[in-house]
Amino acid sequence: MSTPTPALELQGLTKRYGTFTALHQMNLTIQAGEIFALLGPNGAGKTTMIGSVCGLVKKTEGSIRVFGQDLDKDPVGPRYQVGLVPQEINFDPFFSVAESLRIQQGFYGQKRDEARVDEVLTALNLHTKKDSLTRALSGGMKRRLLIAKALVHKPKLVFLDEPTAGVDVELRRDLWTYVRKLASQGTTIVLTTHYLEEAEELADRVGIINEGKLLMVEDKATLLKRFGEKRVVVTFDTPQTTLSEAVRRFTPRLAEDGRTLTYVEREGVAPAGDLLRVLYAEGLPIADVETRRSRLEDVLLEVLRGRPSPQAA
Ligand SMILES: Nc1ncnc2c1ncn2[C@@H]1O[C@H](COP(=O)(O)OP(=O)(O)OP(=O)(O)O)[C@@H](O)[C@H]1O
Repeated sequence: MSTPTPALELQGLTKRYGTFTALHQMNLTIQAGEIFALLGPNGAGKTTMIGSVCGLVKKTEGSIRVFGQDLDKDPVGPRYQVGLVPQEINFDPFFSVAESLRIQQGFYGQKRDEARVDEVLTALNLHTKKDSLTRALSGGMKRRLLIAKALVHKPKLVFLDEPTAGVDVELRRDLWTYVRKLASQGTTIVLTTHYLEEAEELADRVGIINEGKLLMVEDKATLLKRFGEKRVVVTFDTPQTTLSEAVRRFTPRLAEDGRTLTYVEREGVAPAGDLLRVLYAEGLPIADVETRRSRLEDVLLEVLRGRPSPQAA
């Protein structure tokens, strides 16, 4: 059986600015139809990677294949299949919203497709502004148009670089819905975001990058399971001074004031329910039980701090 052609393959992708290495030997394969989130702190190299694929940054070394086509051999053709929502707003203020989308279709060598213009404007809740000049849009509306522009030529691979930075909750929700729809239709999405709930909501896989190096690529669910933890905090009605041998076996942490007991449930340790059963059986005066699961944000911080994988350890 033949394997499907990946949407994007980076091999040894490196970008140097003088002596500074912004991207170091990046290897990454993204399958068609995936939603991939690239996460990392400011200056990690995310935009440099995206710019290299989209032709805005000239790579120093390595290869880039878009749907199997090497950009060194054909720097133009494969890029017709790519859409980019850049971080910065960059359209001509003297065109109307619809005109700027039609121009974009032409720029990508497509016939005018008014139905598609209407579809993206509706999906991004911008239809009422179809004939407004772009300079008359609010900041959030400009960002909606930026997204519409990146999608109007029906790209098969879309880069969303911080698409919802500084926008309202409504656009965020509209965009998430639309991104899911596009992915379900086979569009590949590469997303960077500092808004980790966005990656948690949308991504199938997550890559973590820092100082130009890709530290980890993992299925989102696996990443949360491997690095994540559940923290259970039990509050007592009356302070406890000692714990029984049966409770201590779980190595929970009793607060100095004896009021709370904290248990961290990670992969490979007893479930918190086992500890709770022992506490109840011993008749301890439990007032409250609170649980908190790690989010992608916690995981990202752990990985950036260099915590080794529990499986690798
Ligand atoms: N034209 C340039 N000349 C020199 N250095 C640059 C240039 N463009 C980017 N860099 C540097 O390359 C590094 C990576 O930048 P990049 O924009 O890729 O980061 P990023 O991960 O997208 O960050 P952010 O989350 O802040 O957008 C940074 O240290 C940046 O200062």
